[in-house]
Amino acid sequence: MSKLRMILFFYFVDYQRHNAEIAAFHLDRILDFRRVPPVSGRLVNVTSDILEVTSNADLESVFFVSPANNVCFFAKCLYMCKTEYAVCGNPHTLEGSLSTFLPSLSFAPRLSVPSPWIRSYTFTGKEGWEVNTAYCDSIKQLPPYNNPQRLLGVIDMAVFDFLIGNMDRHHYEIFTKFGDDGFLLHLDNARGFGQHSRDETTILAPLYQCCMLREGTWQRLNLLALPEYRLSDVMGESLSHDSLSPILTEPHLRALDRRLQTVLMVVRRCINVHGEEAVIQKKVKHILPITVHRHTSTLP
Ligand SMILES: Nc1ncnc2c1ncn2[C@@H]1O[C@H](COP(=O)(O)OP(=O)(O)OP(=O)(O)O)[C@@H](O)[C@H]1O
Ligand SMILES: [Mn+2]
Repeated sequence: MSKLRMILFFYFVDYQRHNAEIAAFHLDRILDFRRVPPVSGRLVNVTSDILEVTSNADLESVFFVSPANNVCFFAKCLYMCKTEYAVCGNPHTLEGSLSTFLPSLSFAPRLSVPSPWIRSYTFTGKEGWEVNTAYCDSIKQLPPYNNPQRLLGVIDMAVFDFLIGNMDRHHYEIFTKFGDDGFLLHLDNARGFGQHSRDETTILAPLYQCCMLREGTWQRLNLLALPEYRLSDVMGESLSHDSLSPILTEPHLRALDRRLQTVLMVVRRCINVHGEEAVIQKKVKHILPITVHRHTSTLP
């Protein structure tokens, strides 16, 4: 397969996988990020659970019966949404993932922010991070990334995406309620867990270009590299509780251990160059303003 085909495969044709959404939720929790709303596997009857109960004409209109007599439906969107990409029951049942729906945008507003390490989605263009080795220095000057917490959130997300092999993190979302200190939501993980034999190290660009990592993340990653807490074992155990288990094949589980070693190696290299102080970022404690009560005492 040529390079071009590879890129084409990853960005435009790669299917979205329900098991990737499930596995990503479990991994995010094991990494102690807790930034993916809970996801679980479900066997859905597309006819009785969706078609027969919906009152939405748009949704009804995308259902059809395939030549093999399976009930299918496709999505309506600006691109990539055609009957060729339909999903079909067998003839009615279909495996899917169910994600906890976040509170409405009017109740809990959130922003969609383009990733500073977005990939070029054209064949001619190159993004800043791909050509400029000092890219992180310029990002650090710009709001909101001049707040280190925001940048550290982007770096955590890069570690997460590298482990699942997700090259499609074009945007991330953030609740506005928490201001600049808000956490990044890890939504839309369906393009993870594609090829277990391929490690796309450029997904780690925010980590190796900025050479910073939260101390908590560093500790957790080291813990999951110990034989008694091996990431693949903890993941396998966690995923075994899903009703669609098994969710990941053995090679995908083993790929997690291998990629974890790569992350640790990248951080160690940063530490060798810049020193631990500069790389491993300690949690900033919010110092509460202390009110000093002055007692006017009458001196003898
Ligand atoms: N658990 C959730 N609760 C509420 N809204 C969600 C949830 N997950 C995703 N969304 C919203 O649904 C929209 C589409 O989700 P998602 O990005 O997963 O789909 P997509 O088909 O991959 O879209 P895109 O092509 O833009 O990447 C997003 O705007 C996102 O904010
Ligand atoms: Mn997407």
